[in-house]
Formats: sequence, structure tokens, C-alpha cells
Amino acid sequence: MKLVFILNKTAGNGKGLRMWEAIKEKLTVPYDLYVTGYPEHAYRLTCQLAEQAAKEKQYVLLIVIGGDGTIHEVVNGCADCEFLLLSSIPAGSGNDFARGFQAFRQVTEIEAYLQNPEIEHVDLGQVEYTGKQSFINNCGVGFDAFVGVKANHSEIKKWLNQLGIGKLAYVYYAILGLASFKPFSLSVSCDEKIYKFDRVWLATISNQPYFGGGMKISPSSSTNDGKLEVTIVHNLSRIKFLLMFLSVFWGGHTRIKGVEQMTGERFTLRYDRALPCHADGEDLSNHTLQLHAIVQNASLKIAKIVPC
Ligand SMILES: Nc1ncnc2c1ncn2[C@@H]1O[C@H](COP(=O)(O)OP(=O)(O)OP(=O)(O)O)[C@@H](O)[C@H]1O
Repeated sequence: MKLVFILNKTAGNGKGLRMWEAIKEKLTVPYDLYVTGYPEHAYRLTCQLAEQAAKEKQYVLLIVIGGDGTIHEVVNGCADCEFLLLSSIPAGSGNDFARGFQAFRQVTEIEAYLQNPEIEHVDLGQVEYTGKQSFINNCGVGFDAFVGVKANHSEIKKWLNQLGIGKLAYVYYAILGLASFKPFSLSVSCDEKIYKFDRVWLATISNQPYFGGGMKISPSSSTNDGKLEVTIVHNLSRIKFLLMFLSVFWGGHTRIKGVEQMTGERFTLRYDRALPCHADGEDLSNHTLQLHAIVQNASLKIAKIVPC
């Protein structure tokens, strides 16, 4: 099995580079390293690696050193490849993939894995809008996408990143959003049934429990059950919504009236105005009034890690 790293040096405000420098000192096995130079580069690199691996019929352990944005690109590049096994060394600011799936923590684990590789098949989500993308963690519409899109495109985040406190940009836009975001009307089709909701803050479709950098929004989500879960937050005043948001960190929100969860294989979300949408925290720039998401059962291969 070949060992390949994809490194986003800029992830976690330079944490990617710092982690790589520590890892390469300790590695005693051969490897290839690809460094991303721009957004979407990880996707292109993965497509090339997938093609090469298929041609050579050789399994590749592909370790992403980066955050959820880089993982999202890599997942989209390797979704249909038989020979790529995905794993990560978390180096982003959110790292929800590493929370919901396994991740390498030490070089010894990587080297032990190569001696005795085991594969796990996990579910992948696919979201259709004006385009089509795979998602590994979650996708959704509403307040969380509003905060993510505003923060990621802001000068404030770049400035705060230089001070090593980029996460504060999300806090800033969350406070702004609490004051200005207007709840919306939503119809959810879950498998064959249709449900309607008013004054909706957000709707998130999850493949694993975590989103937003460690918030346990969907505690019952499992990565290999062939299902997705939708969480809808509606009919809460601004202050109650804020309290609900805080309780998401430990999963306490599921007991709050106004938080609905449903499990299914296919969902369509229809809303009454153009809204920010995301897949794995990345802006979808969706210009339609609907999102359609399905689960692709056991369609991604990841490395099954035995912690050392
Ligand atoms: N060399 C680069 N320069 C600028 N941006 C890059 C580069 N390489 C990758 N990117 C982009 O950086 C974005 C963010 O990276 P990543 O998600 O790995 O880190 P993060 O934002 O710190 O972590 P998280 O998503 O977990 O919060 C990715 O969406 C990717 O497209």
C-alpha cells in the first residue's frame, strides 16, 4: 500500500504546516506529499491520484493534513475510487470529520496501519441544487450557513487569523445573525412524507453527529447505517434560539420544544426565499429555492485505525 499526504499548509491558520513539520521528522516509511496551493486544488489532486491508483490497481492510504474544507474537496475527488482509503490528521479550526470518524493522532499509528491495513465502508451524502456535490459531515440551509458564508468571505476573519483568533469571526457573525437573520418557512420531504414548518432558523442534514466545530447537533447519526438525519430548529424567539445553540455543544437541544429530528434516506428541503446553503461548511452558492439530499450507502472507504 502506498502512503500519500495531501497537506493544506494554511489550515488552522498555519497549524497544517506546523503539524507536517513535526510528522515528517518521525516518518520512517516512504511517502508522497502533495501541497495544496489554492482552493479546489485538493479536489484536483485527489482526482489525479484516483485515476493513477485505478490504473496501477494499487491501494493508497490518503491522509489529509487539514480541516473540514480540505476533507470536503478530497471526498469529492475520491468518492467513486476503489483504491483510495481516506484518513486525516486534523489540522483545521473545526475538525468535525476527525470527531465523527477516526483520525490518525501519531506517526506510530500510521506505520502500524500500513503493516495491517483494514478498510471501513462509510456512508456519504450527496446534495443536489443548481450543482451536485458529495458531503461527508453535513449540509444545510439557514442561520449556520449564513454565519459560515459571512465569516469565510470577510476581511475580519483574515485579520483575526493573523492574530491566531480567527474563530472570533464566527462569534461576531453569529451575534450579527442573531440580530438580523429572518427565519423562513420550510417544507421537508423525508422519504415519502412531507412536513411543514414556520419561523425556521436552520435545517441541517447530518451523516455524523458533529457540525460547526464540535457542536453535537445530531447525536443519533451513525456513519454506516445507510441513513441521514435532518435537524430543524423552528418557532424559537431570538433569545431561546441563542440558548438552544449553546446547548448543542453537549447535545441537550434535542429535548427543546422547537427542535425536530427525522431519519431517512432522501430529503428535499423547500424554502420560501433564497438562503445561504452549505455542504461540510463550504458555501454552495445555491440560487434555487430547494436542496435535495440522498445517502449513498457505504460508498466511501476510510482507514480503520487501531489507536496505539
Ligand atoms: N494554499 C492555499 N491557500 C489558500 N486556501 C487554501 C489553500 N489550500 C487549500 N485552501 C482552501 O482553504 C480552505 C480551508 O481549509 P481547511 O478546511 O483545511 O482549514 P480550516 O478552515 O482552518 O479548517 P475547518 O474547515 O476544519 O474549520 C479549504 O476550503 C481550501 O479550499
